[in-house]
Amino acid sequence: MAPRFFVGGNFKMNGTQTFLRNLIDNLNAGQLDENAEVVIAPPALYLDQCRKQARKEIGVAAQNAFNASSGAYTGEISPEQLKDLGIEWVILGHSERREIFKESDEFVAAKVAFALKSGIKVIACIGEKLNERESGQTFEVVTRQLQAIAKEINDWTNVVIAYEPVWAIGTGKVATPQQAQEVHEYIRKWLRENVSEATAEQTRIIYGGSVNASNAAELAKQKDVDGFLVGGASLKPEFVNIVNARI
Ligand SMILES: O=C(CO)COP(=O)(O)O
Repeated sequence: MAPRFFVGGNFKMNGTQTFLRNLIDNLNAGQLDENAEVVIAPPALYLDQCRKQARKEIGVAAQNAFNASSGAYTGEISPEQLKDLGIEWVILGHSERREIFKESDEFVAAKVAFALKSGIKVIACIGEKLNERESGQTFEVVTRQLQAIAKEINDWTNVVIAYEPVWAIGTGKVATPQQAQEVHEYIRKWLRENVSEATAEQTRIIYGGSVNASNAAELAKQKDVDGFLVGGASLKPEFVNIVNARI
């Protein structure tokens, strides 16, 4: 069975109480494809507000979580605390965390393993930078990032892999459907050869980077594109159209 289409909205460090209330009112009122799993990721401060307001079919994700349940980790939040608020998901390894906050492959992998062990599902982000693509290292980079995670976990059931080429994030320069398909196909093959056939078949591999209502349908037609992780456009009414890209 084909895995369920998945659309995440990564709000990044955007929004206020009022802005998010309006955004979620719009989502709650929207006709969302019942075959799509929708997960929104507001800033940590607003997780509680958004979880309480969003329809229960809409999942809520944190944008990060540390690999300890509690303790002296100023500024961090834990998977246990997410569970306490009824939050089901966390985004880990986003390129902005890797780049700006210097998160290593190993640190990301440790956080993925800890979140899963704590009962939080993970959207694990991977992807190459522009210079890496231009020098033909795309597969090498995603392999390295996947390998780090595979070293720490065996069971990928609660993992969604987000392929987000860094050059496409927030740039308006979306990967072509062929470019996305090529890397998604590679990731699935890697899972088949390095984890298992079942994991390769069942794991959602979603695309992120300048997805909008105009390009989503073509991307969604690709065989190995199982959904999206949307940044900028998830803050706009067009997010509903992206959720409905397959209908
Ligand atoms: O980083 C992203 C989602 O995590 C993509 O951001 P944009 O959709 O704004 O390019």
